Amino acid sequence: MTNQSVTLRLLDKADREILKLPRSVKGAIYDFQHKFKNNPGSTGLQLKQLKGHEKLWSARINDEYRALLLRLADEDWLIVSVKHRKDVYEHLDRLAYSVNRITGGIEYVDLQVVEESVLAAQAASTPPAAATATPEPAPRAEPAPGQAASPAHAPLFVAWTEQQLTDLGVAGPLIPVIQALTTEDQLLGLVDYAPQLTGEVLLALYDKKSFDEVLEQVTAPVATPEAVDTDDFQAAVERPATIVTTTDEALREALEGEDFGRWKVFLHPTQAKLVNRDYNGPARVGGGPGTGKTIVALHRVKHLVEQLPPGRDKPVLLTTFNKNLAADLRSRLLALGGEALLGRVEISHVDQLALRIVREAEPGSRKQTIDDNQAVREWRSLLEELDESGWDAEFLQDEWSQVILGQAVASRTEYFRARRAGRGRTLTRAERADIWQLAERFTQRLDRLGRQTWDQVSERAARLEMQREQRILAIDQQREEAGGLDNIHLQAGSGGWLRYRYRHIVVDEAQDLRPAHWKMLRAMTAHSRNDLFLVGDTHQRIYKNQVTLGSLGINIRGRASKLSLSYRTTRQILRSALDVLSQEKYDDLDGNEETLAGYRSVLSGGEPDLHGCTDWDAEREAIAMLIDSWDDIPHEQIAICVPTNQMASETATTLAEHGVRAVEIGPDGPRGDDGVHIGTMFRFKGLEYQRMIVAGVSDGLIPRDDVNRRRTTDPVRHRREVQQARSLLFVATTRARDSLDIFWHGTPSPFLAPLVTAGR
Ligand SMILES: Nc1ncnc2c1ncn2[C@@H]1O[C@H](COP(=O)(O)OP(=O)(O)OP(=O)(O)O)[C@@H](O)[C@H]1O
Repeated sequence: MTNQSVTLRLLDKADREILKLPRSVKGAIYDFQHKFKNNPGSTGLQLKQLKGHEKLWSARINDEYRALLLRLADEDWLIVSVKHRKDVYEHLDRLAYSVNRITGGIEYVDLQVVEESVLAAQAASTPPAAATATPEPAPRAEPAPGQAASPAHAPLFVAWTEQQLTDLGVAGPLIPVIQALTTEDQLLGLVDYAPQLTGEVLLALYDKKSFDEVLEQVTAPVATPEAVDTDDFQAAVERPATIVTTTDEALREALEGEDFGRWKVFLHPTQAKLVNRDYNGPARVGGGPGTGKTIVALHRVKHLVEQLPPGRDKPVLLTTFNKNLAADLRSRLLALGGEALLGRVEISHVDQLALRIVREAEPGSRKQTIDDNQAVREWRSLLEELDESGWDAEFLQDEWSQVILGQAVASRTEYFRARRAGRGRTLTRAERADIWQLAERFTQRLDRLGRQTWDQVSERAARLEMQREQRILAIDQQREEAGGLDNIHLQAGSGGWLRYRYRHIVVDEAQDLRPAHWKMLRAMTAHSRNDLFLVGDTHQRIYKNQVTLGSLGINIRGRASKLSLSYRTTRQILRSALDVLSQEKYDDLDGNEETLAGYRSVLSGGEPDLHGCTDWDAEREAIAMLIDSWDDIPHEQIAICVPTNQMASETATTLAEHGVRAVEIGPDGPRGDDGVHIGTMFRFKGLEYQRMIVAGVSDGLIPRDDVNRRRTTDPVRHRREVQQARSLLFVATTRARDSLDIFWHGTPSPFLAPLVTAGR
């Protein structure tokens, strides 16, 4: 054996075995992999083929432990397991490895371990022989709803034939074990151990999905399009379905301890496909909360940077909705690829980017930029000054930002003709004239005060960038006409260089960007391969910015995909969160409908706890008591989400009375680390916590009473605001990793009806 270019990889799940080992053994594994790559044949490693196995070998890690490796090709090895020496040679016939016919990925199972750990719970009540007994042929193809959750001791998967399970991609060697499972605990034990797809399929069936639904939602997205040669392990290891890590760096990552960031090294096959695909234009990734959209965005950035020619510039833009999220992206990108990766990427949130563009064009201007709430207050002051009581300040702010600014309406005549789709009440010509005049006064007032809104900034930035693009295109055309075809653009008149600002743009939290942001981003990169990559979930849209990307020059048709496996939330929490959304309809950012069909989790935990209280004081006391009872949970892993700022402050005061420190989450994120995080629902975008408390979920607070009052006066706005309120609650509930507690006082919010009825 040569000592040149030996590839050593680690199969996912093997890393979990490694994590459970004592620290000293982990260190030994790290040394082992170095030695192995240097020379697998060195005597100290005692590399030997296992009896009866064509591809399986063992090698010495230290006196006690052995690595089990699949030899994929001469110099290509895959660690599939790390075992104690005494357990390796005893049951060699129980070790199984194969290439899955559906996914084309490599799967490894140790039936001895599965039966000992998974079916052990059954031993007391069921003869162990059942574990390997050939299952009875299933009487029919599909179970009636509810049948999967069988009574105690009846096999859980009796309704599906071996063929059906195989067609869904379940690992063949595990089928006899699966058909012997009788309890949920056993199933969860198996899911933890089994190859990824097997676990997902079994839980989906158990959660009462039909065969066809599982085939479509779980199996098809990871099925390989080409015919699978089940003997070709080298081809198999390259497929996304084989979840492996290769490099030193990644292996070290995987060896580094409990919370080691599996996201950096083991992508789900559906995630990996999206990260590495070559797109002939803008692409969009949707998917429910916690499905790893941000993780995909980060890996996508890394992938794009890896394709760049060497350089010191930053041709990739990674952008998101606000400062806090941008800071989080920066630290995660640093964790993923270090300074070298960060050095090629510009990370800014969209408003910051827009402000920079505007300041670049108006270097002298130092206007103060105000948010929507401040803008509404300015409208109120204007209306008071004018003694004008016929208009509502919020309505005017929306009309101005969404219709006048949103459509770049430049004159009164244009405003008379402007489309007001989705704005609710219709306006007469006289009313439009009135609003136009007020809008003019409003902008003059802002100018006079040296203020501007974020809407104005993004509109201005979009206009500037679009003009810039026009200049680039004009120069391009001149060059082409002159016969020169390089892609560097000479800025007309100035003698400087003018080119597109970025080669690739990656956007997180895409659902909340304003139309003007999209126009600006579109103009910042040429229409070319892999130009824009957007991730977002419209079910989590918590602002008013609904867009149709196609109409903004961003054509994602045929390049939209969806992630559906939650890595954050348990099945129980996910189910309750989906109940909150009810039958509400959501768009796909491009004028069509998007659903969360297939959204699922393989994590399991308790059902969310519901707590009805008599009044707000009692609710806060109950929250404080609950937190007191969690004495083993670090406080920064606990968050409380409430409907208003005042409720956030009051909750913090109550906690302080109980000796619990609270940290408020401001617009720029948590103001400190040390304490329970408290914030309004708007603040929780993109965050996650081990224990989540959503409080004040009372009728009249969620949605607010004033939203309810609009049911008859302005039904369109009412609908939109109810949807937004549902999304806020959906976002809040899906921040939970392990547990969710929902509190209310008085009557619970109508959004909780399905949970309360189901007794969840
Ligand atoms: N392949 C993976 N392996 C391990 N963990 C993962 C993987 N993908 C995502 N995660 C974890 O799942 C959690 C959610 O991921 P992420 O924040 O990317 O989801 P998201 O879809 O952007 O969520 P949201 O829409 O709620 O913002 C994170 O803790 C992340 O580290």
